[in-house]
Amino acid sequence: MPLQRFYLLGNPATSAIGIEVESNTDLDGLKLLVAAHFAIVEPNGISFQFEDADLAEVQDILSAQGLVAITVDGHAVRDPAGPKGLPIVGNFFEVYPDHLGNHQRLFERFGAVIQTNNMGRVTYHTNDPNIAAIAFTESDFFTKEINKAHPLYALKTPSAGIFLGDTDTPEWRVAHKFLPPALGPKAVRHYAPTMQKTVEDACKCFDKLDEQGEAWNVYQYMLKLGSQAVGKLTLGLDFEHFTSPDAPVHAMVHLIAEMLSLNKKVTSKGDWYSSLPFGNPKRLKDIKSRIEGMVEQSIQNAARGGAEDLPLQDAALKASNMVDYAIRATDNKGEKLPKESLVWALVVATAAGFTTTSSLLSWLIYGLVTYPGMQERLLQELIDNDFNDETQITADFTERLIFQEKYIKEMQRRHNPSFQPGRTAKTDLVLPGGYKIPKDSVIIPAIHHIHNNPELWNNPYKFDPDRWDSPEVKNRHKASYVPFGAGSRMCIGFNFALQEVKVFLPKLIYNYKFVREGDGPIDYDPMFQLIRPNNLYVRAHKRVKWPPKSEAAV
Ligand code: HEM
Repeated sequence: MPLQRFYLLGNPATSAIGIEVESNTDLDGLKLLVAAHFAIVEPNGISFQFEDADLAEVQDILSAQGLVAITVDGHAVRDPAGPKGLPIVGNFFEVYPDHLGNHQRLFERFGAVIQTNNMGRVTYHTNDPNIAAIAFTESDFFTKEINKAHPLYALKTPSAGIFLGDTDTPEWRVAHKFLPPALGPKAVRHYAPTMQKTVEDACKCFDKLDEQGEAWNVYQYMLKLGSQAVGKLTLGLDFEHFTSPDAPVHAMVHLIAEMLSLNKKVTSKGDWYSSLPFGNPKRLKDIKSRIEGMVEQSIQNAARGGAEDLPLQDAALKASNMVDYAIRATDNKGEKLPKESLVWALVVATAAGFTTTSSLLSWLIYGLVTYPGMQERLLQELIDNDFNDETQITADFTERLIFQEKYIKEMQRRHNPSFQPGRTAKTDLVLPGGYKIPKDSVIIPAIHHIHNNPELWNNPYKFDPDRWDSPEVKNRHKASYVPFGAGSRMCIGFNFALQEVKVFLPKLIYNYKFVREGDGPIDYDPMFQLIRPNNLYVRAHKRVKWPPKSEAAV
């Protein structure tokens, strides 16, 4: 069998290795073989060179009298570039406080994969959908493994399985078997009436605020609204957020929000910081144990009801909330979600559920008061579909709201709450473009920067729901729009989230005309795990008049 020596152009020639090639191997076969030896993720991008000449025939490659160089997508392999950085802090001050704007600047300067060092923690980010899709796929190259370089490291909770645990664990497998059925499209449909009741209660408070002529902070009230719905439907808890306009935010919600904020603070400062036995790292640990105690209490309360066990899918359709589901659902072997997983899986579902939806709801209101014509078009669509105070909002009804659908999609493109899902390299590997990523390093498909990448989206900074009708958007790369992540670790709550906003929005839009209070720039908190508008205030004026049906709908 002929033996040829190859090396990656860009690496020293001394790194060359000999590969035996069967004599009948064709060019594609040779690329596959070479890709396997050098952990090149996409074999199609491989080309061969000898003494600066390109070789396209297997025979020429095998008969070259010396080392054959490999290029990837026409490039020598290279470390992803990034700013030089300062001693100790690295790029911290170049990334924060505006990590969205600054990462954008770094992508424009350094290309599709960038490298930053924040106080000793090296992270790779990409705004390329092809590379994002590779990272999101659980494979021989990448997995979700929350190691020290991962943005969720300070929150890692193996027993949760989902979100805060590694993929390659029994805990993830069991939680991933039990929880998704409770959040599937059919299951969440039966939550619609509770969602509607929640927003109706909230409207009573918005009415009072309007009567008092008061403006309100959008995120604070959307936090109350999002968590009220999620608390009911995951833990069976009534947080009593709308008993009056100034009802306090429940302690559980405060603690979860603080946990996420502390996590971002702790993980953005390097490994040494997270192991400090005082200050923020200590408070983070204390908060986690208080939350655990509260959820255990809800589980005990739900278990007192003593309802029958049911197979997964039936339980999903009958359970009154996710605690009720999780303690009743049995798999085909009659087994249940183990106790050790139950508490943290539910904490995670609750936290993941309300922090994200409350941010999205806030951006949806931001859009109403910022982008001209949106409120009017959304309201007109409701009128044209005979919406009124009595309408029971079902999935069948929301499916008819085509413009609302595009409005939500465009909002998740332009202002998605989640921005940094991380995936860990299982080996030293070479990505498309020739980017070298070392084993155990973390790459982040940077959702905001993929969604606002001018190479993928025409005029990306323009908020334009109608772009979703255009052929470019319809035929886009599958990973150019990933508000809920992708692959086996993508969001399991996306049906719930989308249904929730689709039930809430019609009620809010039909009842109120939203007007912004103040006109300064909108800030987001760079030290929070999610992107949310912090300082957005609105007045919600109760509507007393509605437009007539449009001619096309009559
Ligand atoms: C606008 C709303 C939401 C957004 C933008 C969002 C976004 C995401 C993203 C990007 C991930 C992937 C994280 C990763 O790759 O590491 C994720 C995972 C997850 N989400 Fe959501 N999410 C939302 C709502 C919800 C809701 C309502 C729930 C539950 C009720 C939920 C539960 C989860 C869980 C449990 C995971 C982890 C899945 C796993 O580890 O396998 N999410 N979400």
